[in-house]
Amino acid sequence: MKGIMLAAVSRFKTPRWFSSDLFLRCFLGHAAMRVELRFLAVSRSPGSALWSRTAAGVRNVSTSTTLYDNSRRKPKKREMSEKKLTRHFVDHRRVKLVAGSGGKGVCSFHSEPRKEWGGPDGGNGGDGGSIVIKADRFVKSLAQVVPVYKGEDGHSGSSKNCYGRNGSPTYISVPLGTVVKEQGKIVVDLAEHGQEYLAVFGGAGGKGNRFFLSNENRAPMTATPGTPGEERVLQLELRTMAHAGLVGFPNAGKSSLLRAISNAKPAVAAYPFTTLNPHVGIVKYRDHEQVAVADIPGIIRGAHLNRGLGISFLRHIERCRFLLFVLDLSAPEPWTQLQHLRYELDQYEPGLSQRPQAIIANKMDLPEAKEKLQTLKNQVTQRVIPVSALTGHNTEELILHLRELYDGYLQGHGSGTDKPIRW
Ligand SMILES: Nc1nc2c(ncn2[C@@H]2O[C@H](COP(=O)(O)OP(=O)(O)OP(=O)(O)O)[C@@H](O)[C@H]2O)c(=O)[nH]1
Ligand SMILES: [Mg+2]
Repeated sequence: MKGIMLAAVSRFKTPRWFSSDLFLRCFLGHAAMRVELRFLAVSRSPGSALWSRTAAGVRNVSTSTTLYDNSRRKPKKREMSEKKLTRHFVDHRRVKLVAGSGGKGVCSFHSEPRKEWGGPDGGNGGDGGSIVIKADRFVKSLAQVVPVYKGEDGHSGSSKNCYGRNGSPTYISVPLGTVVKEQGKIVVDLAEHGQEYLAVFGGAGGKGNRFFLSNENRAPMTATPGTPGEERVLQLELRTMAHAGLVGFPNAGKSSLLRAISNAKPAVAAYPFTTLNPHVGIVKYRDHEQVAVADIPGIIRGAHLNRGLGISFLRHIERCRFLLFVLDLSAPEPWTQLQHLRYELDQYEPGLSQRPQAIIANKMDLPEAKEKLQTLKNQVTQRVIPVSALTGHNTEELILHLRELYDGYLQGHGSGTDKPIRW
């Protein structure tokens, strides 16, 4: 050991070793590189036991250079858990909007040497800033919307006929598919990128005394204050916009199915109400057409009476152009699930369950599923697509049928303005 250490020291002093170290430092481009001398010494003696370790590539050299860091693959962003997502995903907000007040008009008189009667020169105040709600496709939830917005006030006028500056408008960015309501009534539906709704007008600026100059009154002393801005309380509601919505009881396998047919990765677990927020996945076709499919949290009997996760998620279904009813074939009577789902949808909005639809019989890999499928087919008139989200069996038929529904929808409404967004 002593010999090895001595060898290391003697090697350390040789100019050849020194120059190679310099080269290494230059190559990595940073001075913060630590080379463990002792190991280097050992690895350099060919007879040592550690030689083979070095040759195998396990190098006890610790580096901390920017170059090295950049060359390493950055770790993938971790998926957000459903619980965290619920905290971040906000789909309704109540906001109070107060537009900016108008600036004050000013009372002043022109003052200049040898100009005794300069006359009134008080300028008007600027208008208050309005508040505009704007749809932005880069915004994904209403989480950043705060409860109260106050517009910028207009600036006061000043002497020499100077008008005050108008308050700048305040923009509230909301996701596409935000519905603005006032006292329960829909005011506007912001469905397109860049669509704006001027929610509250700013107050008008006050008048300066110059405004009141007339032949009857050559020296008006009147100047008015600006009017206060408009005030409104609005509800913002986000409705997921997708072409197809997966509707089913908890645990039916909706999230598993979305995972199987699209790029989305919603959480899957063997307990009800795993999904707490809608997830949207994209099904891509060879001709570059994309169909957005939304996984909607499970619905139970009495959802319209706010049971389970309540009606808050039924509104997301409202925005889907066609429905995919997912039935759990491990349930004793899967066809009753269909009746209950339809009933809940109709209770929320009459006729909602009549949208173009497909019935998906999930969990076909289970042994008793085949018999139940036959009974289900006898009970319903619509097409039933048997699949297994777990094994991926027959998902192609579902993907093809989805495209048929989508093409049918485009033929009917393609040119309309209510086209779902391209995700
Ligand atoms: N055997 C079998 N199990 C499945 C299949 N699809 C889903 N499952 C299982 O069913 C359970 C529920 O699946 P999820 O996809 O979370 O169901 P969900 O409908 O999204 O449930 P909620 O989010 O609670 O509404 C999980 O344990 C899945 O592994 C299938 O095709 N076959
Ligand atoms: Mg789920």
